[in-house]
Amino acid sequence: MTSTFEANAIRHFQELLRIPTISGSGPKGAYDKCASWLVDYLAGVGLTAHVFSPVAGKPIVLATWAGKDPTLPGVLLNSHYDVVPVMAESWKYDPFGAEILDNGMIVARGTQDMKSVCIQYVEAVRLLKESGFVPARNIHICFVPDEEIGGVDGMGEFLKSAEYKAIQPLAIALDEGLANPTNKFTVFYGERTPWWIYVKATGPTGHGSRFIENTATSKLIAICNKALAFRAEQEKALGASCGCKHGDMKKKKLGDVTTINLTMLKSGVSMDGGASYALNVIPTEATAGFDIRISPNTDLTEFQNMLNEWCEADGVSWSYMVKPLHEHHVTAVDEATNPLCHKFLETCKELGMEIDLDVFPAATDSRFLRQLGVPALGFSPMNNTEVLLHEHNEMLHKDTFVKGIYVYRDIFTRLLA
Ligand SMILES: CSCC[C@H](NC=O)C(=O)O
Ligand SMILES: [Zn+2]
Ligand SMILES: [Zn+2]
Repeated sequence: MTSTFEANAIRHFQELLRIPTISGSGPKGAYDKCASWLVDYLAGVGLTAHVFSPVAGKPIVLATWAGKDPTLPGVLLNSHYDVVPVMAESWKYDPFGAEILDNGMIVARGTQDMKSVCIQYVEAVRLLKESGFVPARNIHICFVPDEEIGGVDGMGEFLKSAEYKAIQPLAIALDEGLANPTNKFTVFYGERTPWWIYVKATGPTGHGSRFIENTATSKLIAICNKALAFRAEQEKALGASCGCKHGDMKKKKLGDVTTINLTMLKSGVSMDGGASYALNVIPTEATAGFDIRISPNTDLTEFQNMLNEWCEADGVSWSYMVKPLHEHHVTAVDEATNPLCHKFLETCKELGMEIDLDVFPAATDSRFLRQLGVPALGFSPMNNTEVLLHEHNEMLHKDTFVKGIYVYRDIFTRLLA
């Protein structure tokens, strides 16, 4: 039986899902609409939100629930409110309709990534407030845009703001995680470092019927082949024993290996305004783009040296598409270093939740926080749930969504007492 509280929480979730906050600024002012919806929503639980836009049209929403001792390091509950685009023709349902299917699934872009968490934080606070609970320390709830396109104008700007300075110091930040298809929940203590790079090769032109030496495309293909060989090696390592003290019990997961994927290839001498190519002319330039995710187990300088070696031929160079991080930043979860992170995991255990402690395979806003030394854990309370983020027909069961609220409530009750 769904209680009134649960029905209202689901309704709020649907309302948020119906705002099409596709990254960038969203269609037709969706970001602004979302920010004002969040302000009203937070007001409904007695929290006064502050909205500020370091970059025009990209509002950040921040609210604080004052703790008993505001001088103690605070807690940041972060979520991004933007979502990735949809290919609507491939969806069986309206991606921004938030329809509830007969089997209880709520379907919409953002159900898993991560509007569920946006609502679950606030509903957990609602329950705690209604029960008379007052947290020991300040709890800051923050909603940021643009995570899906790198976070520079969202979390990046937030961390430079006076508003962020005003909430220092922080004992722990929580941000998104991933669904776990088993009965376990996953907590992420780090993530792979993303490097997006272009490799550009140049070479001579000539007639397409001859054996021209050192062409741009042949040089580029040689590098692509090296990248594919490296990729195959890493894929082989995936699922192998990680060689640690856990022996075969702990197999390498995606976060423990490095992936490199060729996601762009460009060359050719175009004609007719780009409609076709002169296939009998050797192009003088060829470019490839790679999405690389470097595991904390891989040394970044060594990796960079490998890229330099791959690209040592004349006329070949590589560059970053986005300014990268040159150091891995992971959050220690031992009691001495980060007591609240340790307590978070202990609390989960006490609540009977089985936890996988992993490295997040992609990138989240947590990397910016960790870079500044803020202990951050990635956690989205969705177990027994297929991972559907960024996919067509992204969905989440309404019962899983509601259970997640109680999971946060129970964790916060113990963590923040
Ligand atoms: C390099 S920033 C990209 C951020 C994005 N985050 C979630 O999917 C990702 O591709 O991992
Ligand atoms: Zn996300
Ligand atoms: Zn995402």
